[in-house]
Amino acid sequence: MFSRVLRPSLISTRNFSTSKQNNYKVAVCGASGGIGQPLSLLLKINPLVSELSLYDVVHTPGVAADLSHIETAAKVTGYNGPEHLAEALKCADVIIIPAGVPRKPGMTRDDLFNTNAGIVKSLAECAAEVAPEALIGIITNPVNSAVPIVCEVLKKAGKLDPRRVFGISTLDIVRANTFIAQEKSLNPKDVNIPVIGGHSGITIIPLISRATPAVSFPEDKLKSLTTRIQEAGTEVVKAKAGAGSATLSMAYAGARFANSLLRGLNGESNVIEPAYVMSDVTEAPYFASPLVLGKCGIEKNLGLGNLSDFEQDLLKKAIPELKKNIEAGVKFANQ
Ligand SMILES: NC(=O)C1=CN([C@@H]2O[C@H](COP(=O)(O)OP(=O)(O)OC[C@H]3O[C@@H](n4cnc5c(N)ncnc54)[C@H](O)[C@@H]3O)[C@@H](O)[C@H]2O)C=CC1
Ligand SMILES: O=C([O-])CC(=O)C(=O)O
Repeated sequence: MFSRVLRPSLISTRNFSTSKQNNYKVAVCGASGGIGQPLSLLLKINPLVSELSLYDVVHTPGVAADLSHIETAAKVTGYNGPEHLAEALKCADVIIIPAGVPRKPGMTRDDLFNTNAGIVKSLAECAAEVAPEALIGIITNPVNSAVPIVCEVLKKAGKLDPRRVFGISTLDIVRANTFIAQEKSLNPKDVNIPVIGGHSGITIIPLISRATPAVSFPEDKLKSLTTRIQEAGTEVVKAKAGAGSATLSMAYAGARFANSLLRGLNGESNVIEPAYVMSDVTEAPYFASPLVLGKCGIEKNLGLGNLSDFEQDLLKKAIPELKKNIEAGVKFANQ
């Protein structure tokens, strides 16, 4: 778990000595935003990062200057505007994308498609050219469509390696762990709930039957907890009342996921993290499931595993919605 890995490194950042291995360039696209800034902060204190490249269309020099004063090894550079994008992404090992507009109350994630699809497409076009080996993690919504857009762009450029493109659904797992821990009076760091499917509403499928430690709930409680996990993003959008969506918890989740990618790149074995990827485990061509991460990204897709009847039913409802979201992304990328 990220928490278990990050905490000791937070303590030891000053004593960290750069070895040849712990030497990765991470680029953040959308680095000046609500997610981008705290995410960049967490990456700056990650000892696996030697170079932090911050790209946005506004404010990047200031964010980079601010972060660069932190006493950790990662060298921080800010790149402002599309004319500097190629330089920002060049030879990146990992690219994390939280660029794009967030929801306001009353909007669905799909309502962001018209604005965000083009942003993600142009970032992917540049990544295909200057960082074809990078592991790309997409935070931008709608994630269910944004990942197919990036894959289609890479495919057109002849650069697609499906092991290297991820929709970051980690926040769904983080929330599931937190909510279940609260219900059972457990420490959230000891709880792990796999979440599969996609990243919006009914496509989010928490596998509470596979919780560690094992937990059980009466049927009505199981249903209400599942709905709360599926609608947790909307809970934050409503609470922020027009000021955007989850940023701080997403920065945590994004940093946890980036750290897992880096641990895999760094040769650590048994790094397992669910994400939304190109997939053949269901009839939807993209699907989130637990993955073993390694030096080339996905080493193994662990698939669905056993589902309870309740979870089978959730899966049945999610697939048509996922397919629709995926088709929209594929169509956009190819038009
Ligand atoms: N995957 C997930 O679980 C979550 C995804 N999100 C999504 O993350 C995205 C970002 O959210 P926030 O940070 O709150 O938004 P924000 O508006 O605070 O920040 C977005 C940043 O993207 C930048 N940007 C816009 N166009 C760009 C371009 N062409 N190139 C580079 N940067 C560009 C903006 O200048 C801004 O700094 C939204 O689409 C939101 O829905 C949010 C929470 C969770
Ligand atoms: O709900 C939103 O718009 C942002 C998001 O994806 C989340 O918080 O899960």
